[in-house]
Amino acid sequence: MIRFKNVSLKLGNKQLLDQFNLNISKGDKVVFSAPSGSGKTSLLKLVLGFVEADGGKILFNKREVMPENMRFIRSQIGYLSQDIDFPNGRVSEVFQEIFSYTVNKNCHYSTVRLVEKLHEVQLNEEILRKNTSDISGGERQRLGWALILLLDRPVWLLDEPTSALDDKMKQFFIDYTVRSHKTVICVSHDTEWQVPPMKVISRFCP
Ligand SMILES: Nc1ncnc2c1ncn2[C@@H]1O[C@H](COP(=O)(O)OP(=O)(O)OP(=O)(O)O)[C@@H](O)[C@H]1O
Repeated sequence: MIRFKNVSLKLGNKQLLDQFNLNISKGDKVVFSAPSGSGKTSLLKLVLGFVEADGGKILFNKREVMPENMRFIRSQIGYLSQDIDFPNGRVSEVFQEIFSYTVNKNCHYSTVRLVEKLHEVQLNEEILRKNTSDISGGERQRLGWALILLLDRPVWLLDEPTSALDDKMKQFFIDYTVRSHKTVICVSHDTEWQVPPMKVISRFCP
């Protein structure tokens, strides 16, 4: 489903990847736990087309990651970034807007479904009236989870998705993810993610 084929990447003067190979099949779950600065976030950004490789190929469902395929590829991915950056505005309006995009039209979004998900991630619906700039880091992360649960896309790219959560919430999302049918690449230093069926990758360079 996602294939890195001899991928090389240099950022600044740092060679992060040198002929890197990895094959992720449908339903596979991978956790990148390599040291800080080794290129974990950059690997996710390569799949999303936010960063361009210096060599090699990245294939997503047999389509190469390149500008003409990005619309399709991104429509298949639920991305939870390290610093979830919601547009400015009331939470209810921001969600309304996200689900008005054509790409999300088949999500059957409604406020009732949003409130259900908010309860699932232990957020009170009062958050809907808050401005996205006024919510805490933990609330932001849980809102990010609510969003990718509602989007229900087949592939999840999760960048430190539990860094701002308490132990109980962290375990809830880990259990949810490992039991899901999603194809998952998770970047996390939390060792709790290193449980079957998550495949742990702790280095990218030989
Ligand atoms: N646009 C850029 N230009 C130059 N260097 C960059 C750029 N983006 C990232 N880097 C550098 O590339 C290296 C890898 O960054 P990346 O964020 O992928 O690492 P990481 O493994 O996810 O780190 P962490 O665990 O600390 O989040 C870092 O040294 C970073 O400073």
